[in-house]
This record gives sequence, structure tokens and C-alpha cells, in this order.
Amino acid sequence: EQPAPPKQFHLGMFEIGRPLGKGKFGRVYLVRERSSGFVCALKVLHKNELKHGDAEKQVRREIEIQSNLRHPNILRLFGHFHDSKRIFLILEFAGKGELYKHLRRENRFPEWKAAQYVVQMAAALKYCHKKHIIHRDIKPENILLGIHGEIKLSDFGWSVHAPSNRRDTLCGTLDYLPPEMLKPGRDKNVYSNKVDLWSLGVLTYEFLVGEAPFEDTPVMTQRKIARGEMTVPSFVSAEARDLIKRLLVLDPEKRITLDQVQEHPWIIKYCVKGE
Ligand SMILES: Cn1ncc2ncnc(NCCc3cnc(NC(=O)Nc4cccc(C(F)(F)F)c4)s3)c21
Repeated sequence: EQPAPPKQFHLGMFEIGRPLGKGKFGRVYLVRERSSGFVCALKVLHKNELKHGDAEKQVRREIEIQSNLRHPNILRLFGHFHDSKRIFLILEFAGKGELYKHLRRENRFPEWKAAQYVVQMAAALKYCHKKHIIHRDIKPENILLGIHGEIKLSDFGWSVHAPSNRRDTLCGTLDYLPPEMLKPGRDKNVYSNKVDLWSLGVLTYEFLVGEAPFEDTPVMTQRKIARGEMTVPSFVSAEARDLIKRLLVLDPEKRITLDQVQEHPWIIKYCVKGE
């Protein structure tokens, strides 16, 4: 029977390896836990760069949310610790790194590869939604690839329990925001897990086209999203176009479900039957 892992972690327990990347909030390193030799990733967040107080709360929520998620397409968050200046997240190491780097390098993915990624995203989101977790920040930057090229959905720093009317100052790209999250006013901000389906539609489009469907200046992007205005280039197959159109529906209740994504002709055409 393996001894239970120690609950208390500290920096001295880790041998620090190469940097894996730097996000807007901090750097990530490849590390090895000395006693077990276990290789993982360590994200370092600088407290003075985070809004004080609620960052600790947000990390605690992220850990609470992630600690009961166990799925092959969701990056594990094993634990955290902090010192006077920094918060450390102990994460599963994703051997093939950031998906968006592969996308930029290849410009766009062939349909068979995009379909594999979409069906794995659908499986990860189905698992989260069954646990009433909305990710809310689906975009290529938050998707990593495991050593076998499998999708690892990560960074639950913005995830919430559904349904939610949390008003967060969302930072970063607008490209992935669903129309219902753009609306001003109080009640309209109650949104469901359908926001992840809209974002999956934006992601599918970006995989196949190499850029986001509503990409423009911030003002124009918001206008295009609110109107669901986008064009799909002719090189995209009819089946892929159909899936994108059924996800990028303004009315959240009219978006297709994750089950229907997994059964869609475009997915069936390219994906070996999963579990
Ligand atoms: C690049 N890369 N290559 C390989 C590899 N393998 C594993 N991980 C990598 N990168 C880290 C991926 C992340 C997973 N979970 C995160 N979570 C987070 O960043 N949370 C977070 C952010 C900002 C503020 C707050 C706070 F404090 F406000 F709550 C919380 S980041 C890897």
C-alpha cells in the first residue's frame, strides 16, 4: 500500500528544471520531486501581481474544483503551497506542451487532427459539466498536449460551479466570449455551461482556419459576436461547417449538446469510437 502523498509541500522538495513557458501571471518549470523522483510542472504565481486576497481564494477554488476532477483529457492539479511572495501550483506535466504553439507552427490543422482534438475536448467538457463545472476559458492557450498528443484541458483559474452569475473582469482575448457573457446588465449575466459549447465552436473554427471567427478590433469583435456574424472559408468541409454553425448559435439553449457533438457526422467520419 503506497504511503499517502505528503499534504504539506515546500520548494525545497523540488529540483527545478527547464522553464516550460510563461503565462501572463507567472512562469512554469519542469520539476522533479526529490524523494519520489516524480516529474511534474510547477507554476509560480507572484502574489504582488495578483489582486491581493482574492487570488488566494481563487487558487483555493481552483484547487477545490480541480482536486475532484480525474479525466485523461484534464490536466491534474496535485496541490499547492506558498511562501511570503509566491503561490506555487503543482501540476501534471504535459509532455507535448502548449497546443496553440503547434497551431501557430502548422498554421491550421488537417480535419482528421482537428476532429480528434474536438472529440477529446467534448469528452473533457462532458465530464466537467456532469460535475456542474463550467470551464469558461476555453481557448488554444489553455489546452496542452500529453506525451501521446492527447488533449489536456488546463487552467481552471476562471472555472465556476454552474449555473453562475459571477461578474468577473475577464482579461485577455474577447474572441472566445459567448454573446450572453457580453451583454451588460445584471440578470443577463446568469449563464450556463452552454458557454463552453460556444467556445468549443470558436476553437473548432480556429483549428480548421488558423484564426478565430470573430477576430477584429475589440469593438468590432464584440459586434460580430453579438450578431453571430462570421464566414467559414470554402476549404472547410461541409460537415465541419455544419458542426461550427450548430455550436456558434446566439441562443445558448439552441446550441447542440456535447453528446450531439460526439455523434456529429464530421466527428464520426474521423474518430475511432471512444469509450
Ligand atoms: C506550458 N506547459 N508546458 C508543459 C506543461 N505542463 C503542465 N503545465 C504547463 N503550464 C501550466 C498550465 C496551467 C495549469 N493550471 C494553471 N492554473 C493557473 O494558472 N491558475 C491561475 C492563474 C492565474 C491566477 C490564479 C489565481 F491565483 F488568481 F487564482 C490562478 S496554469 C505546461
